[in-house]
Amino acid sequence: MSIERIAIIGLGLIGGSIGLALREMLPDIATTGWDADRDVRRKAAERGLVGKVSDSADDAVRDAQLVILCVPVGAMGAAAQSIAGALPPGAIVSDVGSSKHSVAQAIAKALPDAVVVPAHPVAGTEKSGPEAGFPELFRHRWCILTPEDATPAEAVEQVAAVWQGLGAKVEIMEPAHHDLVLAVTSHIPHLIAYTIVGTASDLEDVTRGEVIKYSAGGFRDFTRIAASDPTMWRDVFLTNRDAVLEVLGRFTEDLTALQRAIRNGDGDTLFELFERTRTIRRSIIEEGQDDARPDFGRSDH
Ligand SMILES: NC(=O)c1ccc[n+]([C@@H]2O[C@H](COP(=O)([O-])OP(=O)(O)OC[C@H]3O[C@@H](n4cnc5c(N)ncnc54)[C@H](O)[C@@H]3O)[C@@H](O)[C@H]2O)c1
Ligand SMILES: O=C(O)C(=O)C[C@]1(C(=O)O)C=C[C@@H](O)C=C1
Repeated sequence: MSIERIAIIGLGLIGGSIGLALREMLPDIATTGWDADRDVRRKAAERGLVGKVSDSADDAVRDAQLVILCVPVGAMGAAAQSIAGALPPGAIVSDVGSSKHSVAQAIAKALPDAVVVPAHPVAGTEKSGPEAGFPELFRHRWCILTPEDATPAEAVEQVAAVWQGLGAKVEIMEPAHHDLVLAVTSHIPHLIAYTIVGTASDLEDVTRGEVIKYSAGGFRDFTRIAASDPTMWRDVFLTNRDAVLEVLGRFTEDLTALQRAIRNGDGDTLFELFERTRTIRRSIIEEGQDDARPDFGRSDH
C-alpha cells in the first residue's frame, strides 16, 4: 500500500520544500501542514507549500498516513507531543532532523506506540523559513533512514518510496553511525565556519574592515555556511554532543600538528596533506556529487 495522505509539522525550509516537492512530483498525495508560528502558517498558505494549512496540529494529522516532523531537533519532542492526541492508529511518524539518536528518543518518549521511521535528507541551504523552500531541493541527494531493527519493513519501504518519489537516493543506517558520519561531514564543518567567521569579525578592528572587503574566495564560502540558522545549529550541537566532541578532538589534534609543521617550516607535512585532500575533492567530483552545491543549477538560491 502506498501513502496517500501526508501531514507536515513545521513549514520552514525543509517542511516547505517537502510540501512543494510532493505537490509537484507526487501530486496524487494529499498534503496538510501546520506550524507553531502563525506568521509561518500565513506565508505557507500564500505560497501553497501544502494543499491545506491547518489551524491546529490535531487537524493537520487527523487523516494522515504519514506525519513528517520538520522542526528544529530540540523541538522534535514537543512537536511529537502536539500530535499525540489526534495521530491515527497505524500512521507512520517520520522526521527530518540533522541528528538522529536523540531525536528518536524524544519522539519515542512522546509517542511510545507509534511506528517511527526517522529520516535525514542530506540537503539544505543556509536559508530558513517558509520563503526558503523549493521543490528540487532533494533531487539526486541522499536521504538517510535510521529505523530501529523492530520497525516494520513495510513502513520503512513506504517512507523510502516517498523520498525516492521526491528524487532522493535512500540509504539505511544505524542512528549512532549516522550521527558520527554527519558530525564529520556536516556538523564540524559548520562549527569551523562559525568559528572562522567569528574570529574574523573579532579581528575587524585590527584589519580595519578589510576582512569583509576582500572576502571573495575561501572566506566568502565560509560566510555562507556561517549564515545558517542559529536555532537549528544550536540544537544540532546540543543533541549530537558525543559524536561532535569525538570528531572535534581528532580535528584539534590534526590542527595542532599543522600548527607545529608551520612553526617548524616543515613543508613536506603541509604538502602531503594538501595533496591528499585534493585527491578527495577530485574523487567526489568523479562520483558526480559536485551538484552538492545548494545553488546548483539555480540562480535564485
Ligand atoms: N536547513 C538545512 O539545511 C537542513 C537540512 C536537512 C535537515 N534539516 C533539519 O530539518 C529540520 C527543520 O529545519 P529547517 O531548516 O526547515 O528549519 P526552519 O527554521 O526553516 O523551519 C522550522 C519550522 O519549525 C517551526 N516549529 C518550531 N517548533 C515547532 C513545534 N513545536 N511545532 C510546530 N512547528 C514548530 C518553526 O516555526 C519553523 O517554521 C531541523 O530538524 C533540521 O535539523 C535542516
Ligand atoms: O549546504 C548547506 O548549506 C548545508 O548546510 C546542508 C547540510 C549539510 O551540512 O550538508 C546541512 C545540514 C543538514 O542536516 C543537511 C545538509
